[in-house]
Amino acid sequence: MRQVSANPDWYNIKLPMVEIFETVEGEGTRAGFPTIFVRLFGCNLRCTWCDTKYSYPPEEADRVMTISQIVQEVRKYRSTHLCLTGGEPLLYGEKSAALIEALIDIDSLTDIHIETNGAIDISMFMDRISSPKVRYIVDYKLPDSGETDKMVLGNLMKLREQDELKFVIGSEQDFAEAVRVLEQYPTMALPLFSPVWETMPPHKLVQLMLEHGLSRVKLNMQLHKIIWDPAARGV
Ligand SMILES: Nc1nc2[nH]cc(C(=O)O)c2c(=O)[nH]1
Ligand code: SF4
Ligand SMILES: [Mg+2]
Repeated sequence: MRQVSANPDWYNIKLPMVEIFETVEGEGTRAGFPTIFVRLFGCNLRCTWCDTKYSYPPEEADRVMTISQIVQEVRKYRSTHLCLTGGEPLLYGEKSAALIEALIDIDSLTDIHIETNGAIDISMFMDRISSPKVRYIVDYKLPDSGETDKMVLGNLMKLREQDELKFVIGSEQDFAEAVRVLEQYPTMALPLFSPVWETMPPHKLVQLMLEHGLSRVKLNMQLHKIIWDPAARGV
């Protein structure tokens, strides 16, 4: 008798989770599109202005889920965009890659974008995962974050046209550093400048962009902080 094929390898891999929810994407080129968010627990950075401190210790993961359970949960929603975020969603190496592969297999999803913090080398993921559905949004942490020394500069030249390179800008010093990084490390990705909600009024960031003639850079406002309370979770 023929053996019934077993579950795929990734079926029982477990990951610590914060939340899975559906809302509109608040950032980047897909801002405004209905999007499913999968937020993993854990981060290797501690940015001063972090707005998701509930995604790493001393907070605890909401629950541990198998990739199979995550896929089941994602399938309940109708959005075709998915944002894999955290915390740091690539923190778990092979396990993170297996999750991405399982998400790629969901036919209804047309775009899977991964919000990664710039402190993880994305080479392994890029080499292993070739689906055109997958896009990387790499944060480049500037001095105000307190984590700029952890940036993996090699990531910048690996990014492709469909990827995004996000700079969260808290001060004029951060702005100057972002401009310097873009000059020194040419990238194919779309550069996004995002103001730190508390310390950089958006009009000031726009003024700086225009003064410096940054015609390739796109202003990135966090729509979800305008639509909902900036401290709200799951939106
Ligand atoms: N609406 C909405 N858009 C987002 N884009 C990136 C987010 C994140 O937390 O990574 C986020 C988020 O938390 N909410
Ligand atoms: S990388 Fe993201 S989740 Fe981690 S500390 Fe920085 S802002 Fe917070
Ligand atoms: Mg957020």
